[in-house]
Amino acid sequence: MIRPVTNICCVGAGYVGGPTAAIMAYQNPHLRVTVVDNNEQRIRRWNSEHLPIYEPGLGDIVRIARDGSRQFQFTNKPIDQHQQSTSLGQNFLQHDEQVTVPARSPNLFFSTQVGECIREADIVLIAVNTPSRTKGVGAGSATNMSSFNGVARVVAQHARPGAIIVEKSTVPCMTSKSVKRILALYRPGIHFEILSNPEFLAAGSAMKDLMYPERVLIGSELTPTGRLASAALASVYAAWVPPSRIITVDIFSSELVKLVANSMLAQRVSSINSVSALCEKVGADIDAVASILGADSRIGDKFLKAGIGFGGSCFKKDLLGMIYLAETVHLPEVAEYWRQVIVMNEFQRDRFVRRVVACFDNCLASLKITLLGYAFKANTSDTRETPALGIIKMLLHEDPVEIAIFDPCCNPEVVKAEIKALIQDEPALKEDGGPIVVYSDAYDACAGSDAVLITTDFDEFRSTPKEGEPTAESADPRPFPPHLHGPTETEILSLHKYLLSVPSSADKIDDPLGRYLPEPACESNCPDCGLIKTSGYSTAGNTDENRPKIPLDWQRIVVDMNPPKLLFDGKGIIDAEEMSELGFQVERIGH
Ligand SMILES: NC(=O)c1ccc[n+]([C@@H]2O[C@H](COP(=O)([O-])OP(=O)(O)OC[C@H]3O[C@@H](n4cnc5c(N)ncnc54)[C@H](O)[C@@H]3O)[C@@H](O)[C@H]2O)c1
Ligand SMILES: O=c1ccn([C@@H]2O[C@H](COP(=O)(O)OP(=O)(O)O[C@H]3O[C@H](CO)[C@@H](O)[C@H](O)[C@H]3O)[C@@H](O)[C@H]2O)c(=O)[nH]1
Repeated sequence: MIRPVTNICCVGAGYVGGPTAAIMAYQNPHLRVTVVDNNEQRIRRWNSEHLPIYEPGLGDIVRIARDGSRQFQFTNKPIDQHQQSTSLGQNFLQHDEQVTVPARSPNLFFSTQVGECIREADIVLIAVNTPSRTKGVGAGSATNMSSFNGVARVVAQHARPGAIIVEKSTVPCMTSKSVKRILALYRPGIHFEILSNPEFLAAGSAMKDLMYPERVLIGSELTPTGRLASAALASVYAAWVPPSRIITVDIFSSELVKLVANSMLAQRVSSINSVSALCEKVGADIDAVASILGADSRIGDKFLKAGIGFGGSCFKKDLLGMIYLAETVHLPEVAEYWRQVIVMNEFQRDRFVRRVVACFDNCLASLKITLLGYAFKANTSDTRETPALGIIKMLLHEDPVEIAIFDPCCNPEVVKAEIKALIQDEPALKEDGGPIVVYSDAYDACAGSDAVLITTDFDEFRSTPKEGEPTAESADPRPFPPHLHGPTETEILSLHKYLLSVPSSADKIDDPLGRYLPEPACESNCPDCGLIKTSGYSTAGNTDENRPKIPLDWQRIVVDMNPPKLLFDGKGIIDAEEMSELGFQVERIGH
């Protein structure tokens, strides 16, 4: 029997578990949502003002769902109309234009009490890490399921009969079969429904992806109880996702499609990167080629940006998961096909470094090379599988006198610790006798440099501001249509975002609607407060998302560089002509 959903437990408080649970709680104030993790430090951070990960918009959601909110009022009239009516000296506001939103209680909790919270849940989401195996059977390609299976065993021991168990992590196809086996082993005779509900959010846009998903996928057994379980999970999403975007399917298809989606996205990046190599040989222009390709609606214009190759925690491991699956079901040609996507990715990154080295007649000795960007993509401090690290490793072999790194989002201390942990076969950091210096200022990082390499597509590095697509924030979302229960949480959030972007509400800084309650206070010896005091950064990086993104002053950079003042754009974000006029020798991928 499937119970009505009142309590959700999400195991894994990482990049997926934290934001997903936060949105579920935010959009369903009547549900109790608890995120559990065995990493005490992570949970302490989620319960404080120092969130462990940086995602634009995450703080706004956590503050309401975790801390609750005050009752507040707003005028259901766009600012222009409101201003017009008051400037005419008349108050045109009608009674029904004043909207009162009642206070809400906290319904998002973070805890280390894994078993206890699982026991109370109607739905248990498993959102733990599933990296590639580094040893044992399938090392190098199979998925390391130790965390996932470990949690499945804990769930099996504690879940209440009838609880719905959801694979939120990206898992190999047919994992639901082994979860079933684990459940049967620990709780023989008790029926649990297992669902697959893969996550498609991308780093840097996670909150937008979760708020406005293109699709929510739910895989279940196609039995009556399987369908009931699927409907129960769908009811949680239905609080904010239109029904047409909630897709239900059989469970193996759902598990497989997540791997295929990432593999196909990665394949597109490798395809355009292979074309960029051709462009460089024949003298064609990759930007023109990509834009013409993108104008064909059958091809589409997304994911056609050539660069230094894809990074991030998902693409490579999910491709490897596809490859391993194909090998285990004896389809070596299929495995080889997908393996080429990874081969091309590595070729592209290596090619980039070789071209830098060639610009200096194959000798970097006595030179200073600067990398702008360490995170694997813009708007994140996530550095997992970042292409920058592979570039640094290759540059180390060329013995430059300094490899300088600057990233506008990552905490320099965290970058240093990571480099120390990941590069062990030779001295890397300056303090260990190596050439790497991590800076907290872009101009210091570039001063006296012979070559500046753009390795992450941060807006701050663009020579001309990115053409803004109209965002949800750029227009006043009011008036909201009348709803029986007042404005929806999505509407309130869009108003909050809009008001943040309006200069007149700047005095209210992060809370233009006046709905926030105080955040939990830190202990006097809070290590994260200490880190901010000493370095200006939190562990999750430069997390003040409302800080203005000040574009780099490239003129200031060029005067402080050594000839040939090489600027190598690895992400296709600068205007080459403009930069050449400033005095840079410009090199670009695909040109
Ligand atoms: N990061 C992304 O952008 C993204 C997007 C879509 C899907 N995914 C998938 O989601 C899953 C989670 O990824 P992530 O990036 O959130 O990982 P993560 O490493 O950020 O978080 C995983 C969390 O699980 C916790 N954990 C591990 N074992 C545990 C256990 N036995 N008990 C309790 N907690 C445990 C860890 O402490 C960690 O906090 C992966 O399968 C990944 O492939 C990730
Ligand atoms: O045209 C492009 C697009 C992307 N990239 C690179 O590809 C990588 C991945 O980018 P992106 O997909 O935007 O970020 P991820 O956070 O890795 O998100 C992917 O991986 C997640 C984890 O599974 C999925 O949920 C998302 O749907 C999927 O987009 C980054 O290094 C990008 O710089 C390019 O080089 N060119």
